[in-house]
Amino acid sequence: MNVGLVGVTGYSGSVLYELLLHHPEVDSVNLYGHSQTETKSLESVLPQLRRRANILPYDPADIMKNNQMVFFATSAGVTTELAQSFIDKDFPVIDLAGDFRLKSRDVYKKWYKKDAPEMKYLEKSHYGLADFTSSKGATYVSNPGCYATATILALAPLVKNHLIDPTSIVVDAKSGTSGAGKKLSELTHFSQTNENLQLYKVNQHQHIPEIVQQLKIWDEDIPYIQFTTTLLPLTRGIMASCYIKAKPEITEEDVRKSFNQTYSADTFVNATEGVFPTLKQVVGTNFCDIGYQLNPVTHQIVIVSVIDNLLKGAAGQAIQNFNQMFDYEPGLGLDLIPTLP
Ligand SMILES: NC(=O)C1=CN([C@@H]2O[C@H](COP(=O)(O)OP(=O)(O)OC[C@H]3O[C@@H](n4cnc5c(N)ncnc54)[C@H](OP(=O)(O)O)[C@@H]3O)[C@@H](O)[C@H]2O)C=CC1
Ligand SMILES: CC(=O)N[C@@H](CCC(=O)OP(=O)(O)O)C(=O)O
Repeated sequence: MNVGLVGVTGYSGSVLYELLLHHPEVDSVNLYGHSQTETKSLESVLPQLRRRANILPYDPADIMKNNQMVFFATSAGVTTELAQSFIDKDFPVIDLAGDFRLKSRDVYKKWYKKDAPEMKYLEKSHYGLADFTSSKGATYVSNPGCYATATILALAPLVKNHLIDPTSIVVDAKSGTSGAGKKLSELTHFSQTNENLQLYKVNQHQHIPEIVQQLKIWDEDIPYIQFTTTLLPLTRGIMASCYIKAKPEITEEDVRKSFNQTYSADTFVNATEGVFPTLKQVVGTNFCDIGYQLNPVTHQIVIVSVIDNLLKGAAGQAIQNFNQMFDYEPGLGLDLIPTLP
């Protein structure tokens, strides 16, 4: 099939382009930019890809005519406007941005400081948490956020099985700088990030409502989470360390069972008791590796999950959703090994 991609010049867009070029069901990837008139050669903006291709003018009618679906890997707020013509025609879209993830317009405005898409468009969006929902039959798939993916996958077994005190969830999440995209900022400036650790958006991170929205679907008693984000002096990778109070009667066996039942058949999520994962074992792949342990002294459960923010946290999960949407094998195009050594 032919697929369209808007945003190839961004970090997640370029990673997605590479995955699509190697996807066995994709015949051609057509690239689209901002301009409505100008065609640019890909080599002129991303010579390191060593590919002859053009970035075509942005024209929704042309995109729908020449492709069976389109991916948007554009900055926050862009698809709120650009997606409308596709949704009006029920043309399949997978959107990597946060615009359509939150079901409440007020909550979106509060956390993203932007106006949300109109309700009639928002209602068509399916939140594509690929390891728990299926995008089959959906026309607008909103791909989850990177921190949200790492955190929700870590918490899912305990929350779904009601094993924890719902007010006790504390998450200390850390990300490499590519999570911030390619634009320059003081926070991600080399001299500021290198050999440094910086907390940012404390209690204000836009993934807090996204995580709570999903956890509430599994346990409506979860009122909030305590969530902090730290910038790591690395390019890729997210580690989310979660600390939660187990309900008094919960045993190690209950915790183990919940993780085994949830993930034993999952292609991309691996959970192991007492073995805590490192970033390097997942960077370059679509895996989420999780380690967990109930501390018998404090009765706290510690869970650590790691992902590659640009793969499982963005382009890789988008391919999982693409495979579901078109009924392809779940792992198609995602046979990746970590960057070694
Ligand atoms: N980086 C990450 O780890 C993750 C990112 N995301 C989300 O994915 C999206 C892309 O992120 P990321 O790759 O980091 O961002 P980047 O800032 O690296 O890239 C943004 C891309 O969007 C394009 N763009 C911006 N405005 C428009 C427009 N009006 N029309 C067409 N194209 C436009 C840019 O084009 P140009 O180069 O011409 O400016 C660029 O290609 C964001 O919404 C982000 O929140 C989600 C999960 C993880
Ligand atoms: C390191 C870094 O800055 N990471 C970004 C990742 C969020 C992101 O990509 O968010 P949306 O998809 O929800 O817009 C952040 O913390 O905001």
